[in-house]
Amino acid sequence: MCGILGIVSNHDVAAQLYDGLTVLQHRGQDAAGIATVDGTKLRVHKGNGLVSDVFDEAAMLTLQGRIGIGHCRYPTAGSAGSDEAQPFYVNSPFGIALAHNGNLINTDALRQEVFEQDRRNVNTESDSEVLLNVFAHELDMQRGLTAEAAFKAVEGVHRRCVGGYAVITAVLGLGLVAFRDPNGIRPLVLGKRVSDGQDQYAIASESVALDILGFERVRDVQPGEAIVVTARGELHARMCAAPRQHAPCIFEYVYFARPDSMMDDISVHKARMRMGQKLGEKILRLMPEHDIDTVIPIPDTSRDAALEIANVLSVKYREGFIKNRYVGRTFIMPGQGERAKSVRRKLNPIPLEFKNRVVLLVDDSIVRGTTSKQIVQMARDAGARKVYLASAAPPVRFPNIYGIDMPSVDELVAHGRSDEEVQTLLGCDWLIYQDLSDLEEAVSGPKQRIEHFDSSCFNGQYVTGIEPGYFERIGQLRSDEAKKTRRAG
Ligand SMILES: O=P(O)(O)OC[C@H]1O[C@H](OP(=O)(O)OP(=O)(O)O)[C@H](O)[C@@H]1O
Ligand SMILES: NC(=O)CC[C@H](N)C(=O)O
Ligand SMILES: [Mg+2]
Repeated sequence: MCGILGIVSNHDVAAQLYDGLTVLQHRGQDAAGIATVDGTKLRVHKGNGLVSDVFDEAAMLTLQGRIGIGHCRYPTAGSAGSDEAQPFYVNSPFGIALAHNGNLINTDALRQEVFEQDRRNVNTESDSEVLLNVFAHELDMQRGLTAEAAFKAVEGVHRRCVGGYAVITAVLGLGLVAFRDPNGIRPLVLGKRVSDGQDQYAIASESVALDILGFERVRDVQPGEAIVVTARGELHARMCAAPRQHAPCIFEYVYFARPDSMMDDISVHKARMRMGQKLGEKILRLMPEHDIDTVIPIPDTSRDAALEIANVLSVKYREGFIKNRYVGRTFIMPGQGERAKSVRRKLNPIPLEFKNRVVLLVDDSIVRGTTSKQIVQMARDAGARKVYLASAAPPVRFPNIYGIDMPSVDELVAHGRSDEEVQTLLGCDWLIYQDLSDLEEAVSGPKQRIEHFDSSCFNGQYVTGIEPGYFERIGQLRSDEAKKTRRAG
């Protein structure tokens, strides 16, 4: 789940892109990059690591220009190598840099098509580089370099690409071109500010990036829509695909997004509070005479939900685990060894909050079970009398293929297991999951404007359809085992 950001301004944008990327860092910790348009040159700097590792003063000084895009990466395709850091660049036509959040599911077929029909070379295993070449070819097929030409090119991308994609490109001689997949699986939001009497625009994965840069959130980019912001700051927008079911990824609200972001006009913070409300009510239904002394969140992401559960149950909410703020998110780390080690380094209990108590630990989701297994044991070691575990999301039983790297079902703790079996495996005294209908209601909220979600990792339904054999192929390519072998080789 990468973070992407694009800005058109009347001053140099690199410093703002840097600041914006630091608040999108939770979406990708493996690599970061910025590309700026400096007259007739595209300046690019990217590499592996956090935003603060990748850019030093010298690098920032090279990134001149009033138009630019940025990316922070959590790999879902290809390798984690620095050659697959983004933005990607092609020199023809015009010079284009691209930042992509999401995952294409027809990359193999497209790669062949791009090579054989479009006669373009793709140099890495990244799906995003394939996407860039499709866009470049489609733009090359148009006359001139106008917003109209860009819209036609995006139509071509939508015809050919399948999967989840939110994309921002910088096109030399035109400006920014951004677009969102026809199902709106991945998020993209538009912001505006007026400076020196001139309109300036930013487009980002999450509204939090707009907030800190002083842009007003105007609206979400619509599924299938493309936005062009010219170098002069003129905004053009057009639907570039026939309407399809809008199905935003529900996992954004469960885990990925920051709570202070608005996505598809829904507050992530409020969605998480409603998840807690619903789960609290379910706990009361199943265990009206519960013996829970304390509700304890597993920081960070579960806090909003945990607090609401405590309110519904009328029991104390306590921060029983302290998070080391210098350790990143464990779920998006690339290997299982690193993830497992990081949980203990990241979270440490305050024993007096556990001693002789019946505790309800709350997490936003249980995916591989890496976190919860260790946390349950830590709670026991800290003296808890009983350890219950609640997940604000339903069991994750199916792969995610649209931009979250969980393609291999064997790695999912709930795959092929009943809730009782998972409970035994995690070692807790009681395990309770949110129901999917409750989760979907919690996210769409009182307005209920979003009627469908991509909830595929919970229900196995894939809004784009799937080619036969896809899961087997992708499972082999992207399992932890396969990644380890690739790294060793
Ligand atoms: O079952 P698992 O495979 O362990 O995955 C789920 C856990 O991973 C995430 O936390 P993470 O540490 O990534 O980030 P957070 O600090 O935002 O909660 C998520 O919030 C769960 O705690
Ligand atoms: N998480 C993402 O959005 C990943 C983007 C792209 N598929 C990559 O692997 O670089
Ligand atoms: Mg967590």
